[in-house]
Amino acid sequence: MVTLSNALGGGNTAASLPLPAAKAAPILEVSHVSVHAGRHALVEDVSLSVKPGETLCLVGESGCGKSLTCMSMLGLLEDNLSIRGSIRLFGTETTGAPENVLNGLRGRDVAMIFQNPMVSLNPVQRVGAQIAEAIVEHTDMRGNAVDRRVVELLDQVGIPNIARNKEYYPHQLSGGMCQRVMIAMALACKPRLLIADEPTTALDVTIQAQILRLLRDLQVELGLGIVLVTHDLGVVAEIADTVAVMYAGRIVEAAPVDDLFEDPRHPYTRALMASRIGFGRQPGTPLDAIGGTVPAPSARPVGCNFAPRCPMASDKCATDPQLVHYGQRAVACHFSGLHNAVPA
Ligand SMILES: Nc1ncnc2c1ncn2[C@@H]1O[C@H](COP(=O)(O)OP(=O)(O)OP(=O)(O)O)[C@@H](O)[C@H]1O
Repeated sequence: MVTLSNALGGGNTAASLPLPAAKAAPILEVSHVSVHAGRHALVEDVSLSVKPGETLCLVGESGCGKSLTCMSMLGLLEDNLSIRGSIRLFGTETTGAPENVLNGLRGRDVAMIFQNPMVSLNPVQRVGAQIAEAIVEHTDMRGNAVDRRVVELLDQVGIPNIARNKEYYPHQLSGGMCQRVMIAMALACKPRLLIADEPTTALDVTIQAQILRLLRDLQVELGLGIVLVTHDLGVVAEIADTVAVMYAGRIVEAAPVDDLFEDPRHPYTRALMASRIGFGRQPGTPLDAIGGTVPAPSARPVGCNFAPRCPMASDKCATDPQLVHYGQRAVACHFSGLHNAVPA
Protein backbone atom coordinates (compact mmCIF):
# COMPACT_ATOMS: atom_id res chain seq x y z
CA MET A 1 0.00 0.00 0.00
CA VAL A 2 0.95 3.63 -0.34
CA THR A 3 0.43 6.64 1.82
CA LEU A 4 -1.12 9.75 0.48
CA SER A 5 2.11 11.50 1.24
CA ASN A 6 3.71 9.00 -1.10
CA ALA A 7 1.12 9.48 -3.75
CA LEU A 8 1.40 13.21 -3.57
CA GLY A 9 4.98 13.92 -2.85
CA GLY A 10 4.78 14.00 0.88
CA GLY A 11 6.50 17.24 1.78
CA ASN A 12 3.40 19.17 2.77
CA THR A 13 1.15 16.44 4.06
CA ALA A 14 1.27 16.97 7.77
CA ALA A 15 -1.71 14.70 8.38
CA SER A 16 -0.48 11.72 6.35
CA LEU A 17 -0.65 8.44 8.16
CA PRO A 18 2.15 6.15 7.01
CA LEU A 19 1.05 2.58 6.46
CA PRO A 20 3.25 -0.21 7.80
CA ALA A 21 4.23 -1.50 4.36
CA ALA A 22 5.29 1.89 3.15
CA LYS A 23 8.78 1.98 4.62
CA ALA A 24 10.82 1.69 1.42
CA ALA A 25 12.02 4.93 -0.16
CA PRO A 26 10.12 6.11 -3.23
CA ILE A 27 11.69 5.19 -6.54
CA LEU A 28 9.80 7.99 -8.26
CA GLU A 29 9.16 11.38 -6.68
CA VAL A 30 7.39 14.05 -8.71
CA SER A 31 7.24 17.31 -6.77
CA HIS A 32 5.25 20.33 -7.88
CA VAL A 33 5.78 19.71 -11.58
CA SER A 34 4.27 22.04 -14.13
CA VAL A 35 4.60 21.76 -17.90
CA HIS A 36 4.04 24.80 -20.08
CA ALA A 37 3.60 25.41 -23.79
CA GLY A 38 4.45 29.08 -23.98
CA ARG A 39 2.28 30.77 -21.37
CA HIS A 40 -0.26 27.95 -21.19
CA ALA A 41 0.06 25.46 -18.35
CA LEU A 42 -0.64 21.95 -19.65
CA VAL A 43 0.24 20.26 -16.36
CA GLU A 44 0.08 22.22 -13.10
CA ASP A 45 1.70 21.58 -9.77
CA VAL A 46 1.54 17.80 -9.94
CA SER A 47 3.12 15.86 -7.07
CA LEU A 48 3.10 12.10 -6.69
CA SER A 49 5.37 9.27 -5.82
CA VAL A 50 5.75 5.51 -6.17
CA LYS A 51 7.56 2.96 -4.03
CA PRO A 52 8.85 -0.45 -5.10
CA GLY A 53 6.01 -2.88 -5.74
CA GLU A 54 3.32 -0.19 -5.84
CA THR A 55 0.94 0.75 -8.62
CA LEU A 56 -0.21 4.30 -9.06
CA CYS A 57 -2.97 4.83 -11.61
CA LEU A 58 -3.44 8.18 -13.33
CA VAL A 59 -7.01 8.59 -14.53
CA GLY A 60 -9.01 11.29 -16.24
CA GLU A 61 -10.53 12.12 -19.60
CA SER A 62 -8.57 12.83 -22.73
CA GLY A 63 -6.49 15.98 -22.53
CA CYS A 64 -6.16 16.05 -18.73
CA GLY A 65 -2.35 15.83 -18.85
CA LYS A 66 -1.77 12.17 -18.00
CA SER A 67 0.59 11.44 -20.89
CA LEU A 68 2.55 14.66 -20.41
CA THR A 69 2.98 13.81 -16.74
CA CYS A 70 4.45 10.44 -17.78
CA MET A 71 6.62 11.92 -20.50
CA SER A 72 8.02 14.44 -18.04
CA MET A 73 8.98 11.56 -15.73
CA LEU A 74 11.19 10.19 -18.49
CA GLY A 75 12.55 13.52 -19.74
CA LEU A 76 10.72 12.93 -23.02
CA LEU A 77 8.79 16.18 -23.38
CA GLU A 78 8.68 17.74 -26.82
CA ASP A 79 10.95 20.71 -27.48
CA ASN A 80 8.17 23.30 -27.40
CA LEU A 81 7.39 22.42 -23.78
CA SER A 82 9.10 23.64 -20.63
CA ILE A 83 9.06 22.01 -17.23
CA ARG A 84 9.26 23.35 -13.68
CA GLY A 85 9.48 21.42 -10.43
CA SER A 86 11.45 18.36 -9.48
CA ILE A 87 11.41 14.74 -10.63
CA ARG A 88 13.64 12.27 -8.86
CA LEU A 89 14.09 8.77 -10.21
CA PHE A 90 15.89 6.50 -7.75
CA GLY A 91 17.06 9.63 -5.99
CA THR A 92 18.51 11.24 -9.15
CA GLU A 93 17.07 14.59 -10.18
CA THR A 94 16.04 14.30 -13.83
CA THR A 95 14.64 17.74 -14.63
CA GLY A 96 17.42 19.54 -16.43
CA ALA A 97 19.64 16.42 -16.27
CA PRO A 98 21.93 15.83 -19.28
CA GLU A 99 20.77 13.36 -21.91
CA ASN A 100 23.37 10.74 -20.91
CA VAL A 101 21.94 10.61 -17.36
CA LEU A 102 18.41 10.22 -18.71
CA ASN A 103 19.50 7.58 -21.21
CA GLY A 104 21.18 5.67 -18.42
CA LEU A 105 17.88 5.53 -16.55
CA ARG A 106 15.56 4.91 -19.49
CA GLY A 107 15.41 1.33 -20.60
CA ARG A 108 17.50 0.15 -17.69
CA ASP A 109 15.91 1.24 -14.40
CA VAL A 110 12.81 2.73 -15.97
CA ALA A 111 10.85 1.27 -18.85
CA MET A 112 7.86 2.62 -20.70
CA ILE A 113 5.04 0.90 -22.57
CA PHE A 114 2.91 2.95 -24.91
CA GLN A 115 -0.67 2.49 -26.02
CA ASN A 116 -0.05 1.18 -29.48
CA PRO A 117 2.64 -1.49 -29.72
CA MET A 118 2.65 -1.29 -33.52
CA VAL A 119 3.98 2.27 -33.30
CA SER A 120 6.77 1.34 -30.90
CA LEU A 121 7.93 -1.89 -32.54
CA ASN A 122 10.15 -1.87 -35.60
CA PRO A 123 8.02 -3.31 -38.44
CA VAL A 124 11.01 -4.66 -40.39
CA GLN A 125 12.82 -6.45 -37.57
CA ARG A 126 11.90 -9.83 -36.09
CA VAL A 127 10.48 -9.43 -32.59
CA GLY A 128 13.09 -11.70 -30.99
CA ALA A 129 15.86 -9.61 -32.53
CA GLN A 130 14.27 -6.42 -31.20
CA ILE A 131 14.25 -7.76 -27.67
CA ALA A 132 17.85 -8.98 -28.09
CA GLU A 133 18.86 -5.50 -29.22
CA ALA A 134 17.30 -3.94 -26.12
CA ILE A 135 19.21 -6.41 -23.93
CA VAL A 136 22.54 -5.72 -25.65
CA GLU A 137 21.98 -1.97 -25.50
CA HIS A 138 21.27 -1.85 -21.79
CA THR A 139 23.17 -4.75 -20.25
CA ASP A 140 26.58 -6.46 -20.45
CA MET A 141 24.95 -9.66 -21.68
CA ARG A 142 26.23 -11.02 -25.01
CA GLY A 143 26.02 -14.12 -27.25
CA ASN A 144 24.00 -17.15 -26.15
CA ALA A 145 23.11 -15.51 -22.86
CA VAL A 146 21.15 -12.88 -24.82
CA ASP A 147 19.26 -15.57 -26.76
CA ARG A 148 18.43 -17.37 -23.54
CA ARG A 149 17.20 -14.14 -21.99
CA VAL A 150 14.97 -13.43 -25.01
CA VAL A 151 13.30 -16.82 -24.60
CA GLU A 152 12.99 -16.33 -20.84
CA LEU A 153 11.30 -12.95 -21.33
CA LEU A 154 8.90 -14.18 -23.99
CA ASP A 155 7.98 -17.03 -21.71
CA GLN A 156 7.49 -14.63 -18.79
CA VAL A 157 4.97 -12.56 -20.76
CA GLY A 158 3.07 -15.64 -21.85
CA ILE A 159 4.02 -15.88 -25.55
CA PRO A 160 3.26 -19.41 -26.73
CA ASN A 161 5.39 -21.32 -29.23
CA ILE A 162 8.39 -19.06 -28.62
CA ALA A 163 10.75 -20.71 -31.12
CA ARG A 164 8.38 -19.78 -33.94
CA ASN A 165 6.92 -16.50 -32.66
CA LYS A 166 10.26 -14.84 -31.91
CA GLU A 167 11.13 -15.15 -35.59
CA TYR A 168 7.96 -13.31 -36.63
CA TYR A 169 7.74 -9.66 -37.69
CA PRO A 170 5.26 -7.53 -35.66
CA HIS A 171 2.57 -7.59 -38.39
CA GLN A 172 2.52 -11.39 -38.20
CA LEU A 173 1.45 -11.26 -34.55
CA SER A 174 -1.88 -10.18 -33.04
CA GLY A 175 -2.23 -6.86 -31.16
CA GLY A 176 -2.22 -8.70 -27.84
CA MET A 177 0.93 -10.62 -28.76
CA CYS A 178 2.65 -7.41 -29.87
CA GLN A 179 1.74 -5.75 -26.58
CA ARG A 180 3.28 -8.75 -24.78
CA VAL A 181 6.40 -8.33 -26.90
CA MET A 182 6.49 -4.65 -25.87
CA ILE A 183 6.23 -5.68 -22.23
CA ALA A 184 9.00 -8.24 -22.75
CA MET A 185 11.16 -5.48 -24.25
CA ALA A 186 10.30 -3.16 -21.39
CA LEU A 187 11.30 -5.87 -18.91
CA ALA A 188 14.43 -6.84 -20.85
CA CYS A 189 16.69 -4.98 -18.50
CA LYS A 190 14.83 -5.77 -15.29
CA PRO A 191 13.59 -2.22 -14.74
CA ARG A 192 12.55 -1.17 -11.28
CA LEU A 193 9.87 1.20 -12.54
CA LEU A 194 7.43 0.68 -15.38
CA ILE A 195 5.51 3.60 -16.84
CA ALA A 196 2.61 2.28 -18.89
CA ASP A 197 0.48 4.74 -20.85
CA GLU A 198 -2.79 3.00 -21.66
CA PRO A 199 -1.13 -0.31 -22.42
CA THR A 200 -4.42 -2.13 -22.90
CA THR A 201 -6.66 0.44 -24.60
CA ALA A 202 -6.12 -0.92 -28.10
CA LEU A 203 -6.78 -4.52 -27.07
CA ASP A 204 -9.93 -6.56 -26.74
CA VAL A 205 -11.39 -7.25 -23.32
CA THR A 206 -9.98 -10.74 -22.81
CA ILE A 207 -6.48 -9.70 -23.81
CA GLN A 208 -6.72 -6.58 -21.62
CA ALA A 209 -7.48 -8.75 -18.62
CA GLN A 210 -4.59 -11.09 -19.47
CA ILE A 211 -2.12 -8.22 -19.83
CA LEU A 212 -3.23 -6.71 -16.52
CA ARG A 213 -2.84 -10.02 -14.74
CA LEU A 214 0.56 -10.35 -16.32
CA LEU A 215 1.63 -6.92 -15.06
CA ARG A 216 0.37 -7.77 -11.60
CA ASP A 217 2.25 -11.09 -11.58
CA LEU A 218 5.44 -9.51 -12.83
CA GLN A 219 5.10 -6.81 -10.24
CA VAL A 220 4.97 -9.36 -7.47
CA GLU A 221 7.81 -11.35 -9.01
CA LEU A 222 10.12 -8.42 -9.73
CA GLY A 223 8.97 -5.84 -7.14
CA LEU A 224 8.22 -3.40 -9.92
CA GLY A 225 6.83 0.03 -9.23
CA ILE A 226 4.18 0.85 -11.84
CA VAL A 227 2.66 4.09 -13.06
CA LEU A 228 -0.35 3.20 -15.16
CA VAL A 229 -2.32 5.68 -17.23
CA THR A 230 -5.83 4.58 -18.03
CA HIS A 231 -9.26 5.89 -18.93
CA ASP A 232 -10.71 2.78 -17.51
CA LEU A 233 -11.91 2.49 -13.91
CA GLY A 234 -12.30 -1.27 -14.33
CA VAL A 235 -8.55 -1.42 -14.87
CA VAL A 236 -7.97 0.83 -11.87
CA ALA A 237 -10.03 -1.41 -9.61
CA GLU A 238 -8.03 -4.40 -10.81
CA ILE A 239 -4.52 -3.12 -10.41
CA ALA A 240 -4.13 0.17 -8.48
CA ASP A 241 -2.84 0.72 -5.00
CA THR A 242 -3.28 4.46 -5.26
CA VAL A 243 -5.20 6.57 -7.75
CA ALA A 244 -4.59 10.15 -8.84
CA VAL A 245 -7.52 11.69 -10.72
CA MET A 246 -6.41 14.41 -13.13
CA TYR A 247 -8.56 17.16 -14.57
CA ALA A 248 -7.35 19.97 -16.82
CA GLY A 249 -3.71 19.42 -15.98
CA ARG A 250 -4.07 19.07 -12.23
CA ILE A 251 -4.55 16.33 -9.68
CA VAL A 252 -8.03 16.97 -8.29
CA GLU A 253 -8.26 13.91 -6.07
CA ALA A 254 -5.86 11.20 -4.94
CA ALA A 255 -6.39 8.35 -2.55
CA PRO A 256 -5.79 4.66 -1.94
CA VAL A 257 -7.94 2.80 -4.44
CA ASP A 258 -10.47 1.38 -1.97
CA ASP A 259 -11.06 4.75 -0.35
CA LEU A 260 -11.56 6.38 -3.72
CA PHE A 261 -14.12 3.85 -4.87
CA GLU A 262 -15.95 3.76 -1.54
CA ASP A 263 -16.11 7.49 -1.00
CA PRO A 264 -15.13 9.69 -3.96
CA ARG A 265 -14.94 13.28 -2.71
CA HIS A 266 -14.43 15.28 -5.88
CA PRO A 267 -17.47 15.79 -8.14
CA TYR A 268 -15.27 14.93 -11.13
CA THR A 269 -14.28 11.60 -9.58
CA ARG A 270 -17.95 10.90 -8.92
CA ALA A 271 -18.80 11.83 -12.51
CA LEU A 272 -16.15 9.45 -13.82
CA MET A 273 -17.60 6.69 -11.70
CA ALA A 274 -21.20 7.48 -12.56
CA SER A 275 -20.37 7.37 -16.23
CA ARG A 276 -19.11 3.84 -15.66
CA ILE A 277 -15.97 4.27 -17.65
CA GLY A 278 -15.13 0.66 -18.12
CA PHE A 279 -13.56 -1.81 -20.44
CA GLY A 280 -13.93 -0.89 -24.07
CA ARG A 281 -14.83 2.78 -23.66
CA GLN A 282 -13.08 4.87 -26.30
CA PRO A 283 -10.88 7.81 -25.27
CA GLY A 284 -12.62 11.13 -25.83
CA THR A 285 -16.15 9.72 -25.46
CA PRO A 286 -18.21 12.26 -23.46
CA LEU A 287 -19.12 11.29 -19.91
CA ASP A 288 -22.73 10.18 -19.51
CA ALA A 289 -23.19 11.85 -16.17
CA ILE A 290 -21.93 15.32 -17.06
CA GLY A 291 -21.98 17.35 -20.22
CA GLY A 292 -19.15 19.34 -21.73
CA THR A 293 -15.51 18.54 -22.26
CA VAL A 294 -12.19 19.21 -20.59
CA PRO A 295 -11.26 22.87 -21.26
CA ALA A 296 -8.25 23.37 -23.52
CA PRO A 297 -5.17 24.73 -21.74
CA SER A 298 -5.75 28.08 -23.51
CA ALA A 299 -9.39 28.28 -22.39
CA ARG A 300 -9.40 27.36 -18.73
CA PRO A 301 -11.98 29.18 -16.60
CA VAL A 302 -11.20 31.52 -13.72
CA GLY A 303 -11.37 29.60 -10.43
CA CYS A 304 -12.13 25.89 -10.40
CA ASN A 305 -11.45 24.29 -13.80
CA PHE A 306 -14.30 21.84 -13.30
CA ALA A 307 -16.94 24.41 -12.24
CA PRO A 308 -18.52 24.85 -15.72
CA ARG A 309 -19.40 21.13 -15.75
CA CYS A 310 -20.00 20.65 -12.05
CA PRO A 311 -23.45 20.01 -10.59
CA MET A 312 -22.31 21.50 -7.28
CA ALA A 313 -20.76 24.70 -8.64
CA SER A 314 -21.53 27.92 -6.77
CA ASP A 315 -20.07 31.42 -6.37
CA LYS A 316 -17.37 29.90 -4.17
CA CYS A 317 -15.91 28.15 -7.20
CA ALA A 318 -14.74 31.44 -8.70
CA THR A 319 -11.85 30.90 -6.28
CA ASP A 320 -9.40 28.20 -7.21
CA PRO A 321 -9.74 25.28 -4.75
CA GLN A 322 -6.35 24.18 -3.47
CA LEU A 323 -5.45 20.50 -3.14
CA VAL A 324 -6.10 19.77 0.53
CA HIS A 325 -4.60 16.72 2.22
CA TYR A 326 -6.38 14.71 4.84
CA GLY A 327 -5.23 11.32 6.03
CA GLN A 328 -4.63 9.14 3.01
CA ARG A 329 -6.48 11.45 0.67
CA ALA A 330 -6.16 14.76 -1.13
CA VAL A 331 -8.97 16.67 -2.82
CA ALA A 332 -9.21 20.00 -4.62
CA CYS A 333 -12.86 20.98 -4.17
CA HIS A 334 -14.54 23.54 -1.93
CA PHE A 335 -17.28 20.99 -1.23
CA SER A 336 -15.12 17.97 -0.45
CA GLY A 337 -15.90 18.31 3.24
CA LEU A 338 -12.17 18.33 3.87
CA HIS A 339 -11.34 21.97 3.34
CA ASN A 340 -11.60 22.90 6.97
CA ALA A 341 -9.51 19.90 7.95
CA VAL A 342 -5.79 20.14 7.24
CA PRO A 343 -4.60 22.85 4.88
CA ALA A 344 -1.93 21.80 2.40
N1 LIG B 1 3.71 19.38 -27.46
C1 LIG B 1 2.56 19.97 -27.13
N2 LIG B 1 2.35 21.28 -27.37
C2 LIG B 1 1.19 21.90 -27.01
N3 LIG B 1 0.19 21.28 -26.36
C3 LIG B 1 0.34 19.96 -26.06
C4 LIG B 1 1.53 19.25 -26.43
N4 LIG B 1 1.40 17.95 -26.02
C5 LIG B 1 0.19 17.88 -25.42
N5 LIG B 1 -0.44 19.08 -25.44
C6 LIG B 1 -1.76 19.39 -24.84
O1 LIG B 1 -1.65 19.18 -23.44
C7 LIG B 1 -2.87 18.70 -22.91
C8 LIG B 1 -2.62 17.41 -22.12
O2 LIG B 1 -2.22 16.39 -23.05
P1 LIG B 1 -1.98 14.88 -22.63
O3 LIG B 1 -1.61 14.14 -23.87
O4 LIG B 1 -1.03 14.82 -21.51
O5 LIG B 1 -3.42 14.45 -22.15
P2 LIG B 1 -3.92 12.99 -21.71
O6 LIG B 1 -4.66 13.16 -20.44
O7 LIG B 1 -2.79 12.04 -21.73
O8 LIG B 1 -4.93 12.66 -22.90
P3 LIG B 1 -5.12 11.24 -23.69
O9 LIG B 1 -5.81 10.36 -22.72
O10 LIG B 1 -5.96 11.63 -24.85
O11 LIG B 1 -3.75 10.78 -24.08
C9 LIG B 1 -3.82 18.53 -24.08
O12 LIG B 1 -4.64 19.69 -24.16
C10 LIG B 1 -2.89 18.45 -25.27
O13 LIG B 1 -3.50 18.94 -26.45
